[in-house]
Amino acid sequence: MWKLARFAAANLSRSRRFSTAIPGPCIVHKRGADILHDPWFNKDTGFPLTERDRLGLRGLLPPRVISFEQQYARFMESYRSLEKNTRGQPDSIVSLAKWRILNRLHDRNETLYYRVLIDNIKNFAPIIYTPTVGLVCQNYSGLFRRPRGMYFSAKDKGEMMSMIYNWPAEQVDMIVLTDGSRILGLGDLGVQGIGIPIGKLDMYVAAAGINPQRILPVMLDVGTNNQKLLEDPLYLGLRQPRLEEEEYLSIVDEFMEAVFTRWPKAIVQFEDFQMKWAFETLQRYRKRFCMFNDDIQGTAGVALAGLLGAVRAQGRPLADFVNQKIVMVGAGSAGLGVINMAIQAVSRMSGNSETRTKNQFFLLDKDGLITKERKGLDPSASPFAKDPRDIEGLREGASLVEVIKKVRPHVLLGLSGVGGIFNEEVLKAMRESDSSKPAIFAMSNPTMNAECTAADAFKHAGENIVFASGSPFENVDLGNGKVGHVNQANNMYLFPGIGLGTLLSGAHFITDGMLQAAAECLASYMTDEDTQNGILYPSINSIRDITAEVGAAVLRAAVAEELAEGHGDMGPRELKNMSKEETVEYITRNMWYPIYSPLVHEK
Ligand SMILES: NC(=O)C1=CN([C@@H]2O[C@H](COP(=O)(O)OP(=O)(O)OC[C@H]3O[C@@H](n4cnc5c(N)ncnc54)[C@H](O)[C@@H]3O)[C@@H](O)[C@H]2O)C=CC1
Ligand SMILES: CC(=O)C(=O)O
Ligand SMILES: [Mg+2]
Repeated sequence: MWKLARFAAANLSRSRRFSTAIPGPCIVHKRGADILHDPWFNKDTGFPLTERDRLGLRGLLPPRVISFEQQYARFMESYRSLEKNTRGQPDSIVSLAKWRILNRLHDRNETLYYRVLIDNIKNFAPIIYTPTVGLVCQNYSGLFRRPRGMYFSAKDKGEMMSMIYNWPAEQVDMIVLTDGSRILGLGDLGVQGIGIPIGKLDMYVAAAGINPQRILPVMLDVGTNNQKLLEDPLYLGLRQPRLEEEEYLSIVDEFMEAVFTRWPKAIVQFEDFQMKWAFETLQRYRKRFCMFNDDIQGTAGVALAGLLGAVRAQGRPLADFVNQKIVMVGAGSAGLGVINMAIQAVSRMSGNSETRTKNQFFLLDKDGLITKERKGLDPSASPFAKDPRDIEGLREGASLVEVIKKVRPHVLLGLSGVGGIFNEEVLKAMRESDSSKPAIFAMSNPTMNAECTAADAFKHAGENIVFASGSPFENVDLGNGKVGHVNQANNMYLFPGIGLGTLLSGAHFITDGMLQAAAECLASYMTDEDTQNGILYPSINSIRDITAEVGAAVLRAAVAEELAEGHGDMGPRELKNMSKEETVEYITRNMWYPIYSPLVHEK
């Protein structure tokens, strides 16, 4: 049952301070210039003189020692100069310049990079994550300077078990894996899709405090069907069409076996796989390995939390969710994940079977409304296809406008990857919605692929809508001092907590119960006052607090399902005996925070 016991702890946790205590020493197996060239350990001019002596660095740096705070201030100053110097230039040029300066810092000094990222997450998330990461992927082969993460290709078949030992870290906690076949709404970008695992894992460090020495972005390069890339002389991936069928699966199988042989406690997040492989691999691995699919499962939880918020925004009790009519545009991995989880929630709340519950959901894809008359319908979409007898006045393939005019939905949700399909006519049709505050979620990424802009949504659908988008937009000035609030409905609110909660529970699988707990937690995070003002998700500035709450909810669900085997010194019994607040505290305590650790050399 959905509970909205608003965490009294939420406000408390928002002011929680993250541990900035002096960290324990960090063992390093290198000396001298090798340390300066290793971003995990490098402190640049921040090495104290004693450490310079101990590590053979004396003479390799200018004599003055600069504090971490001074280094931070100096970076921020150069960032601000860059902003000033690029003012007036096209957005893409400015964004890429910002990405470059951040990436250069990352490649030099990870501690400073992550500190800058965490402290300025609202400004920097749009650079290292959506939307700029999309542009970076599109231009990756030209932007490439230093490798990040690992690359396994179709040519490595039979070698992966040994290759995995080439990664320099002894322990890896979190892996984000892509095959580059559906990068955001940008399609098949082949090997260039590596930018997405990198961006997602940066969010893991920033939001969940996963130690950056224990993350691993992975590209599984099985070829590409993107003709432009295949013809590009600078393209860095395999120049061959994508592997299919058994050949494809045997590569993924081999990778999964290799990873879990070396790091049995790692968690693998599947990201931006084209739909057929997204569902197939989830089915294939979820009961064998500790893994989840972010686009199917993470997105579903975030969207559901937003949909429940939209009910509260109307001043209605949560139980009214069972009466909301929802039009879902996009029947891919994300759209189907959302519709599936939403139907399960309605069914739980109403006590009705999922079959009865489905009546209020309308699913469209590129060919319009999906009904049982659809030829060649994908089996994953067929449970949500309408029976033509239940949709009087509508037909197979009906257009979005026709569906909206007939259904007068409470919610219009886009996960189509097609920019601008919520056009003026569609948005104006939402004015006739049966809801006092219709919800419009344009969740596709990056910004140019959003189904509509925030400004257009408020302009055409009316000022009383609640609005959310997958990539950030500025709030909209509605005149008369009124502001149209823009929410960011992005799986970044959940995946870090799903990963961290699972890791610290020691569970070997990620169950529906754990994912549901994550979604419920996010849904209950906002106050009634917030939701009634159209604010459905917390500010990204509090992402560590949210992640701690979500992580605790996931961990407690793992305990309840008797899957939690403990982590480090914390055994299953201790986890079981923890109160909710103690669990949040435990999660928070285990978040890595960037400060310079004293380095101790060991051979
Ligand atoms: N905000 C968030 O957290 C997330 C957003 N997304 C975004 O969702 C989008 C879709 O992702 P997937 O479902 O994985 O892609 P997908 O390729 O599996 O599915 C796309 C679906 O959209 C449909 N479609 C295409 N053109 C259409 C049109 N003109 N009208 C109606 N439907 C149309 C297709 O038929 C297909 O069913 C991407 O842009 C992605 O960035 C995905 C995951 C999370
Ligand atoms: C946010 C995300 O996972 C996507 O757009 O695919
Ligand atoms: Mg994704």
